Formats: sequence, structure tokens, C-alpha cells
Amino acid sequence: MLIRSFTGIFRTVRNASNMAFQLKRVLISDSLDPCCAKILESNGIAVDTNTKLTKEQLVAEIPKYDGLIVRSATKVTAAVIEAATNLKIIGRAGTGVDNIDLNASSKKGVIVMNTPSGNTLSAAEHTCAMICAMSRNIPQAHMSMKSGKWDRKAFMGSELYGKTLGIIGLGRIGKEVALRMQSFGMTTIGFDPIIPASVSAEFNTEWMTLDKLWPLADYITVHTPLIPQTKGLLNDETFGKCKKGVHVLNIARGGIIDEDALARALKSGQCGGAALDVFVEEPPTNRDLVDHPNLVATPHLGASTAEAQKRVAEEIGQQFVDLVQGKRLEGGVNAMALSNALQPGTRPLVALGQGLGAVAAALAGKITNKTTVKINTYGPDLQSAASFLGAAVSVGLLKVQIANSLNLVNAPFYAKEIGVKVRLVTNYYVFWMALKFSF
Ligand SMILES: NC(=O)c1ccc[n+]([C@@H]2O[C@H](COP(=O)([O-])OP(=O)(O)OC[C@H]3O[C@@H](n4cnc5c(N)ncnc54)[C@H](O)[C@@H]3O)[C@@H](O)[C@H]2O)c1
Ligand SMILES: O=C(O)[C@H](O)COP(=O)(O)O
Repeated sequence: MLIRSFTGIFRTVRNASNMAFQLKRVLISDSLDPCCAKILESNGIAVDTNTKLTKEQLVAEIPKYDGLIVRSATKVTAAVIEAATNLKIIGRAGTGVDNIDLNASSKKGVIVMNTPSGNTLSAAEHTCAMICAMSRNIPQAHMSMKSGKWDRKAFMGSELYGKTLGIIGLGRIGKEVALRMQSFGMTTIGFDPIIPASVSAEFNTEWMTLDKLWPLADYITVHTPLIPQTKGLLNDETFGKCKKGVHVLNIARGGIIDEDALARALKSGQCGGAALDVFVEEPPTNRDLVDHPNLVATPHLGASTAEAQKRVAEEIGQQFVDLVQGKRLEGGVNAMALSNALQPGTRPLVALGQGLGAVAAALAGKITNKTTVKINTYGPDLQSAASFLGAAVSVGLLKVQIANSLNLVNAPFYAKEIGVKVRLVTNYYVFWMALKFSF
């Protein structure tokens, strides 16, 4: 019995040191550049693409797959995740993961990963295009001409030169927007709770609190995720703190600017113009807002360029392959522990912890709270080894003693090998084992 257990242990140890991640079949349920499927297939992963699934069909189909790749159209709800009996990983070819139920994914042990920088430049350029379009009424003038008119009076615009652009959210896109609009002669100011003033100063943007920003900005653009702290950031009260005629943009996520408050501000003239690429409901049902003459709208096109789509498709495909091959976990949204576990310096210790965990599991039932496990290791970092071991045998039954031995001073930090001797002293027997982990 004990011998059989140890055969199992050695198998587990071998798998653990590979850190391999099996994926057989992936569903791509939103429209993606074909390079993603090619990357997966050339690495032995079967791919089905079906961008027409209804909610119900997705729930019915998902048990066939151990991987799913989406953009923003597919809603990966708790119902989908509950039905997904084989799902291990959800990839988002893009940035926002608000269409994926992260709680349900984490509870089920499903990794969610995104490709947060592949569409940054496209979204930033789209924002700048919207600022220009809005300041010169280009869409309205275009529509007027298309309807056969030649109206040079109705579309008087205003220069951007000398105006102030308030940027809320100074991350990847916010920063690129700042740099581009400065070339028009705009002064950029901004707020972000994480990015400090010293960092925003590096891209010539003065950091300030929102209360200071509202009355200074001629244009306000939001580049944050949609989270409880940013939902309705622009609302009746904050519009009231802005300059009369302020122009606002949302290329980030529907709802950061409260749509009803925006409709009211446009009606009263408190808001002189707005540009929206994203909506609370997509497609939007609030026609009063969409049809307002001072609103410029696009149907969530921020990332819709050939370049961005190629980048995010390639990135998500490669990220899946890297994980399958145990190389790294890039873009993990809900799996920090696993991302860390795949770092080169940590991998040997994780493997050690897994191996020892397997030892503990195999001995479960044969040990009591009187059992002492003495572990002699040689390798780079016994403290970490000890903490991984602690986690691995957190059954609470073992008294663990870690004893240093052999050549530790000269051990390289990135070990190629860790050796461990486990001495189990139970009520009934004393047992020695020597395990060696190679990487
Ligand atoms: N329209 C599109 O097609 C499109 C394309 C790409 C990204 N996006 C969206 O754009 C947004 C920004 O993307 P990113 O890549 O720049 O993200 P990012 O993570 O690089 O930057 C977001 C910034 O928002 C800041 N932030 C968080 N809470 C805040 C708050 N309460 N007030 C002010 N700032 C706050 C964060 O600290 C962070 O610096 C996301 O919502 C993303 O989904 C939209
Ligand atoms: O968050 C994102 O990456 C953007 O909103 C793009 O969404 P899309 O991939 O559906 O165009």
C-alpha cells in the first residue's frame, strides 16, 4: 500500500516539476483575427470558432471545451461558468474583463487572462479622433453634406489649441491620449488614485484631485475600468462642478459617465458636446442620448483596427500556448498566485512544495498530531521552501522541522535541482525518503 502511494507520489512530483497545463479544445466565440486559431492549432490545440451562439447555446456548448476565448460581445456569466464542467481558462483578446464573471471563474478555479496592452494605441487614437471630430462638428457636417446641403454656418467649431484636457485614469490609454493631444497645444491635467504625480509629470500631465480638475477642464475624457468607484463618476453633481459647455468623452466603459445625467447636461447646455464609444447597454437603447445633435457616437470601435486585432489575437493565442507549455502565465487577471508560481525563481520551490504535499497526501491517515516530519533540503532558499511546504502540508497534522544541510552558501538562486530527505517519525514507524527534483 505504502509502495503504491509512493509510486503515485513520484508521478505527481514529475508532473509538478513540468508545471504542464493540458488544453484539448478551445472555443473562440467572438470575432478574432485568424492568427489566434493558427497559433493554437499549430501547438496541438483544437479550435472551434462560433461567433453566433446565443446565451443558451453557449451554456449548452461550453462543457465540450477546456478553453474559451472572447472579446467584449460574449457575456461569460455565472451560468456559463457553472455549466462549464471542463473549462480551465478564459482568454480575453483585449483589455476589459467586465463581461466575464470573475467571482464565478475564481470559485471554479478557472483562470482568466487578458491582453491589456495590444489595443492601447488604437483606443488612444480613437479618443483623439473623437476629440477632433467633436471640436469641429465633423460627423454632423458630414451628415449634413451627405443629405445634399452645403451649410457653412451651422457647424462653427472651436480650436483645441490652448484648451485644457482633463484625463481621469492615467494608465496605458490615458497617458497615450495626453501625449498625443499635447501636440495640438492642449494642456493636460489628470487624476488617478494609483499613478502618482511624479509619474504623470513624466508625460507632462499635472496630477490633481477631481475637485480641482472639474472647473479647470474644457474637455474631460475617462480612461478607467468600470468599477463601483468609477460608476457614474460624471453625474448631475459633478457636471455641476464643471465649466459651462464642458465637452466629455467616454471611450472606456459604458456607465462611467452616467447616461441620464449626460442627457440632462446636454439638454441644459452645461455639457457642450459628448463623444461616446461605449454604452451601458450595447447596442444602446437610450435613443434620446444617441440622437442628441451634440453627441458623437461610435459602436464600441476603440479597439477595432487591423493592427490592434492582430496584436490581441496573437497575444492571447501565445499566452494560452505558454501556459500549456508551463512557460509562464501572462495577463492573468484572477490568478496572481499561479503567475508567481511560474516565475523562474519560484518554480523549483513550488515543485518542492507540491512534491512534499503529495507525500503528505499519500500519508494521510497514517499520521497523527504526534507525527514529526524532519526535512533536510539542499537548494537555494530554505525559508521559501519552508513556507511552500507549510502551505502544502497545511493539513495541520504535521510538526514540520526544516533542517539545513549541504552547500547552501554556494547554491545558485535559480536552482536546477532541489534535493529533499524526508524523515517521518510516526507513532508506529520511522521512515526515510530521498527525493530529488530537477528542472
Ligand atoms: N473602447 C474600446 O474599445 C476600449 C479599448 C481598450 C480599452 N478600453 C477600456 O479603457 C479603459 C482603460 O484601459 P487602460 O488599458 O488604459 O487601463 P489601465 O489599467 O492601464 O488604466 C486604467 C487606470 O484607471 C485608474 N483608475 C482606477 N480607478 C480610478 C478612479 N476611481 N479614478 C481615476 N482613475 C482610476 C487606474 O489606476 C489605472 O491607472 C478600460 O476600461 C478598458 O476596458 C476600451
Ligand atoms: O476593453 C477592450 O479591450 C475594448 O473595449 C475592446 O473591446 P472589443 O475587443 O470587444 O473591441
